[in-house]
Amino acid sequence: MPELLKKARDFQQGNRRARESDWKGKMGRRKRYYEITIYMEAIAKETMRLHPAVPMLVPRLCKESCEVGGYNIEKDSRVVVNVLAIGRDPTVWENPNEFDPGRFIIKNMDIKGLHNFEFLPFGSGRRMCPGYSLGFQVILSTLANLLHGFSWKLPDNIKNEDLNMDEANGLTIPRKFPLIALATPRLPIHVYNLE
Ligand code: HEM
Repeated sequence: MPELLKKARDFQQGNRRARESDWKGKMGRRKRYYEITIYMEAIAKETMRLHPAVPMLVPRLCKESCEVGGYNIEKDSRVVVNVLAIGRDPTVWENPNEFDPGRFIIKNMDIKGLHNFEFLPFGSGRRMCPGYSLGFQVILSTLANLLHGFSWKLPDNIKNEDLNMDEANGLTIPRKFPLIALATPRLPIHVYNLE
């Protein structure tokens, strides 16, 4: 019997020893990779909960009269969904103004706007963001590269608690005050040579 097939059969039959010696090393590395990925995703989600890029989504026109949260909404009303307020709603989120990525590890919430209506960074329904998957992956890879390549700190005259995270108004919300952070390379210098 070819070696691989034997391993597969051992694996399937629950042969613990064969499984452990063959897979332990690989799974250890993979597990660590998954842990880091899951935490990075949690950081990205928590950032989008507190600071959604599109705070009011795209306006909708109500197709039929309905009642939402005790309010009557007439047919043909224009409706805006305030995801910024939903993301900070104290009846839904514990300590809503606190930046705590751990909440997305304790409770897995997806970004697809299908199940978790308390968290809609890419909207929901037929007009939700078609680029949500690409957008989310770009956030993750950008963040990963910035953390891998540099150590970050605030300038000495700004303390963590003084960092102003206020937003400006707009269809999309930029920071009200620019972020000033000091980046120190943490990899061998030739890695940064772009020529
Ligand atoms: C992190 C990145 C992104 C965020 C946070 C984001 C967020 C959003 C949000 C909240 C909406 C409104 C959805 C709604 O009203 O239900 C939207 C719409 C849209 N997004 Fe994105 N987006 C991102 C990246 C992208 C990318 C990469 C693309 C294209 C490749 C894209 C294309 C669009 C388009 C075409 C719409 C309008 C959809 C429609 O009205 O039918 N977005 N986006």
